[in-house]
Amino acid sequence: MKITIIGTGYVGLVTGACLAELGNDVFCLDVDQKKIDLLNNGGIPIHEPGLEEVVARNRAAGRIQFSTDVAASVAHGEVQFIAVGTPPDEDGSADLQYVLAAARNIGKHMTGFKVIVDKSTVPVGTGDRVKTALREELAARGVDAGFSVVSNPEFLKEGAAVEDFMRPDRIVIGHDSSAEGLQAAALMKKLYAPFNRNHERTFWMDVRSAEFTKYAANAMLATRISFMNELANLADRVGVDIEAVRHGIGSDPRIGHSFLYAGAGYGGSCFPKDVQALERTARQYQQDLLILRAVEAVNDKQKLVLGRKVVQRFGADLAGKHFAIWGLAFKPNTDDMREAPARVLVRQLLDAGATVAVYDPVAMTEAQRVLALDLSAEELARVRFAASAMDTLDGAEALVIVTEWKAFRAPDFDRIKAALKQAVIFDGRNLFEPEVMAQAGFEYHGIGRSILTRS
Ligand SMILES: NC(=O)c1ccc[n+]([C@@H]2O[C@H](COP(=O)([O-])OP(=O)(O)OC[C@H]3O[C@@H](n4cnc5c(N)ncnc54)[C@H](O)[C@@H]3O)[C@@H](O)[C@H]2O)c1
Ligand SMILES: O=c1ccn([C@@H]2O[C@H](COP(=O)(O)OP(=O)(O)O[C@H]3O[C@H](CO)[C@@H](O)[C@H](O)[C@H]3O)[C@@H](O)[C@H]2O)c(=O)[nH]1
Repeated sequence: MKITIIGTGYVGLVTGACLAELGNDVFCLDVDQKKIDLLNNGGIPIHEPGLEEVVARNRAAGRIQFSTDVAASVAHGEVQFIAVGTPPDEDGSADLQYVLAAARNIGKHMTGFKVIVDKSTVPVGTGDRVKTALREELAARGVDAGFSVVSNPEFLKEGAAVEDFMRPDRIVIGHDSSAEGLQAAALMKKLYAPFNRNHERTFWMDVRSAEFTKYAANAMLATRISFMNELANLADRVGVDIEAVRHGIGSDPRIGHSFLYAGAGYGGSCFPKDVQALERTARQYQQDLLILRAVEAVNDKQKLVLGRKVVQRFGADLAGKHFAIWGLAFKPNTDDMREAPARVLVRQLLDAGATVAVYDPVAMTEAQRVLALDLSAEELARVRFAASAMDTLDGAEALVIVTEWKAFRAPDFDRIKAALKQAVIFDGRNLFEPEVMAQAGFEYHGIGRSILTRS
């Protein structure tokens, strides 16, 4: 099938590459000339396991092309995926300017039937706005071409995007019941057939319900995390091990084990913005989503917990004190630092007067870019970008772990102890067992595990 993907970011590039891998003829459009040049020269703008190989294989086979040529992109695909960003507007609602610009571009150039697929995460009612934008552009040109707008939200996780796309646990498709809507549904069925031959994992619904399903999924996951983080903070006070509790409740199949990890707070480009956007949607309909407001507030507080633990241990004035930080990306296997808890921790420690040495296995370049935006020149001068995890440690009072990279899970504890000024570890992801750490001679501070730290 001939497919156009508008927006060549995390979602667009992964969608395009994976659909090409299945034999489709894919045209990827972006407004960012640098990104397109990089892709055309064999580069990949993001760190995503397995993606480079899939893109290279399909470029070589001529099944995927990258361009900024809007007219050619519209002419190419009978299916046009919109996968552009929907960042938070000033009031937290989703900014739809890129989605609507993409829709208008399609309307400006299309001459025959097209299926327009909203893959971006968009609020309820966006399908109608996309339809209106298309109709207006067609009317302005006096062109009578049929189309249908479908909602097909994406559920991939960064760091496992190719795997998630290739083995989806569900495919949600929202369409209407007009003749064009049914024609669009038939095309989507054909396109997704290789992922689930009997369509057992495809959920068909109306467009608005599909749009809402995406926000409901992210809001539910974010709620679980904030719930566990709040309980972990209580566990710290009442002498309970949150890890034992996690196992204890996760074994109930109604609860399940996933997404119950207390930690340094959730970050990334999705949960924070999508929780906010759903709250704003509710407000537009005069409803106050109390739970989601709490989920957001708990997460904002949780990002401060690691820094607070450091201050409690070393005092409010950290001038002259140095700390090692492992993990900067918002989660492992990505270089994405959008809303990363590490940014909050760095700010807290610098505000208290400390100096820091930071390391991440893949996000160092992104960290330099992002921290240069977050910090003043004086503050940035107190950050050392280390060459390795071990390189952060010399002269540090303590090690603070923010992201659970595999490479941090079995470090050389003797070397760590020898390099640190004091054998103190703050573990924002509960990577280690407190008893083992105590035996190894460390003062260990996890999240929600103080009973074990004290004993
Ligand atoms: N990142 C994720 O893990 C993820 C997962 C599921 C859903 N989503 C959703 O998917 C959407 C895209 O997210 P992303 O992380 O891929 O964003 P991104 O910022 O990585 O990429 C968006 C791309 O769209 C391009 N673009 C903007 N306007 C354009 C236009 N008019 N024409 C062509 N290209 C244009 C930008 O230059 C950019 O390259 C968002 O709505 C997001 O919420 C993201
Ligand atoms: O038990 C957990 C699980 C995750 N996290 C944190 O939650 C954030 C988000 O993690 P994850 O969901 O794995 O990454 P994303 O790539 O942001 O993916 C989410 O957001 C995407 C964009 O909408 C969706 O497509 C995915 O289904 C959804 O999981 C990260 O900071 C994690 O550290 C926790 O603190 N505890």
